[in-house]
Amino acid sequence: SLTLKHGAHRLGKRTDPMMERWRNYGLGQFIHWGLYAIPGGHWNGAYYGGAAEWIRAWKGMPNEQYDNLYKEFDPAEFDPKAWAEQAKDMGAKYMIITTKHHDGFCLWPSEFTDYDVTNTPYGNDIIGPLVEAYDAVGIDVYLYFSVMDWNHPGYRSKLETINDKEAYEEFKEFTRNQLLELLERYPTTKGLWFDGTWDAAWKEQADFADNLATEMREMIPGLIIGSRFRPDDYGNRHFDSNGDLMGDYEQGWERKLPETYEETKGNDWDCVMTVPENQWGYHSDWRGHVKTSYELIEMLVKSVSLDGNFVMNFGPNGQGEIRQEETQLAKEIGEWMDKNNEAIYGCGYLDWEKQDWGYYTKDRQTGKIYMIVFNRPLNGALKIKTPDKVSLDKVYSLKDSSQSFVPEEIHKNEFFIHYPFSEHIDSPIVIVIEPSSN
Ligand SMILES: C[C@@H]1N[C@@H](C#Cc2ccccc2)[C@H](O)[C@@H]1O
Repeated sequence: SLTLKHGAHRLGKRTDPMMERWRNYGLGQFIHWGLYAIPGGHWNGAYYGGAAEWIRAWKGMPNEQYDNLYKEFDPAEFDPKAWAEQAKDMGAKYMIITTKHHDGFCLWPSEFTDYDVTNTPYGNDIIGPLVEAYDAVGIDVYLYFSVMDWNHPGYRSKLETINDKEAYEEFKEFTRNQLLELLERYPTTKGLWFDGTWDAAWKEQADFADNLATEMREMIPGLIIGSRFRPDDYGNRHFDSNGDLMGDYEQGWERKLPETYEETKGNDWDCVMTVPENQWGYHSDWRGHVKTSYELIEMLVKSVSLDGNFVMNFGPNGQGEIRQEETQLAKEIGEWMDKNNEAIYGCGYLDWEKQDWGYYTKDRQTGKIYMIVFNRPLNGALKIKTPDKVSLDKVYSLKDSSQSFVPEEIHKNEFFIHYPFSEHIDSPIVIVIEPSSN
């Protein structure tokens, strides 16, 4: 293997309490909010078909007009407590908020730029009240930060000239200043979710990024930083040039999910997911497929069954309102979580053979196993294949523990659970198995 100065500094999972807490979240909420919510995917009467938070990059949006949107930022309906309550009711255990997206607009009062909320009609800090409101309901807050910053004069996507290099040094200092400022202002934050680190210029900053990560972890011991922040000595992110994970968990699952445990390489990971195909910021006209709560619950369950967390995105509008579609989804997901979160929180991967009816999760502390059934077999027979020396002594419905099932052994270590699907069920059912080793 290569000798790397700035590769992975740890092999295997972090085992400290803050990471254990992260690993057991199950469900998170992403919030993309910023100036892009004002145009909401339209400009000068034209529809923008790209991701709403990237509208500045669209030829239909003159940069200067976008950069002046801050003069209209005045979200009269912004209600951080209501957002936090809604997330609580949905069952989210952590929330990731965009402090600064690629456009460089800061939702907090930054000493290091004028391009922030203080210079808008609204005038007040957004991040602080959100951190306070979410902390108050027991939802951990993580700060999304885009290294790529289209507003800063020193930002470069690549370093070609001496001038580029000089300008980028100022940009690096600015980036460090803003990150330390965020941790200083919001010391209860549990981690940082970095984005916009794919540029060639950033990939040359292995030493700077490594030192900055160390400095941030010294400011908040236990701080959780994913694999999307640092480049290694050769510019590789997520996995270093020896194939080892950099950072505390893998951040590669953006709008996609692993199919198998092998794909996760046994690492911690999160999947961040949009409700439409590809809209993070508010777009007033969602087109194409919009995911149902059933689909989002399946993605959540699939993530937990493969030892990951699932983070559903919300894109509040320019007035600071959560849109009706997201409110409805939060309600439906919350109703399912109210009844079934025992199969999610503190649960993870079970190494039993995957079956067509759905997913297994396993409670990491109690060892209880959960069968989360999405695809009902027409004959009601749910197949289970157990490893050798594992028998199924106690099997019952999570909804009603008095509804128990006697597994029918059809082969060695192979059983049917006959579930009475006669009653109309419109949401995934959960069966609990308390296995014993004989
Ligand atoms: C978490 C998500 N990452 C951001 C992106 C992106 C992107 C999309 C296409 C090509 C390069 C980068 C999205 O704007 C959103 O913030």
